[in-house]
Amino acid sequence: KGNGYCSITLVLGGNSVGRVWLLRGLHASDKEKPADQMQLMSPVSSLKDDLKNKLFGQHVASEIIFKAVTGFMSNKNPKKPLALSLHGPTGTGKSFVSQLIADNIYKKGRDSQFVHLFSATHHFPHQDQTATYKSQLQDWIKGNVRNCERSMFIFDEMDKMPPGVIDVTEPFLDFYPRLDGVSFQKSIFIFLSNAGADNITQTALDFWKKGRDRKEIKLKDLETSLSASVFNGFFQSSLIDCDMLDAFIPFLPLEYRHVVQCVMAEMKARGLQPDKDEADKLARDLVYFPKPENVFAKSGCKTSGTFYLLHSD
Ligand SMILES: Nc1ncnc2c1ncn2[C@@H]1O[C@H](COP(=O)(O)OP(=O)(O)OP(=O)(O)O)[C@@H](O)[C@H]1O
Repeated sequence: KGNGYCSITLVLGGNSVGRVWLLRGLHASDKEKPADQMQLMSPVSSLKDDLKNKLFGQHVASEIIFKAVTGFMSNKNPKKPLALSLHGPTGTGKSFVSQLIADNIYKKGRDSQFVHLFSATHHFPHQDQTATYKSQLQDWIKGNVRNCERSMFIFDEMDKMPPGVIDVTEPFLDFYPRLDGVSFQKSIFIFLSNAGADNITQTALDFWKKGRDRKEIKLKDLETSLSASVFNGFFQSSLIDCDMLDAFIPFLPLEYRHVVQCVMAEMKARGLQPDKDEADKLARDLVYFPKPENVFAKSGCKTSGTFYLLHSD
């Protein structure tokens, strides 16, 4: 206190990496007030463009995310924070889209000090320290939102979180949440997990087998897959019972052509001329399933960037 840091240091014992990381969001900048870091205009058109041009093969997720985020951001006085739960196979763009959302809300985008990434296995590795973790997490969220009410929290690997820990977020996600004088109505909470991946993949495969265009897949086709994963132990959390999450968003498994798009995008991002032949070569090196059809990339686009780097080295 008094030097720009909140006094949360005391409650964060143990893992020093986690401690430094958790504190990152608690530093109140000397130069910029939180409000100065927000985009002045609403993210409507730029988010739409980013979802259309940068996120491949996820038409269902794109549509829900666009509506949810722009609706929330254009509301000057939302009744509750935005809470989104993103589900699907590995490497299909869940973390990536969270970053795109941040890029369209904060001036410093994903690097803003008000965007907080949290990884369950990294920060809460011991399943038997639930009580400590609960208290740390609650204080951490409160401290960050006290610093900036438009804070954004991204919780990765939700399915690996020690049971019950995430329930501490419940009071923050409610309608008109206010704790210890801090209001949480304008914050965004994004939960990422692989829960439901198998069911979502099965639905996408059924469409493929029937020769139907992937774009015909609608949210309602995936709802059964999602609810099975959500209610059969997803988070094992009271967030579900209490209806605190605003949307469950399915991510589809990616096909060969999407991997090629990812590699081309990666080349462009690195200031290189996108090379289709090279991208094809890299995409062909990945593993596809199920056999023998080889429809979906086993790790989505996750390794395409690394492959490219290895190659260019
Ligand atoms: N649908 C997509 N469109 C564009 N790029 C993608 C897509 N999916 C993945 N990528 C690329 O692959 C990288 C890894 O994907 P990302 O980390 O978002 O996967 P994830 O779904 O969060 O996986 P996990 O469940 O393993 O955490 C991204 O940074 C991005 O470069």
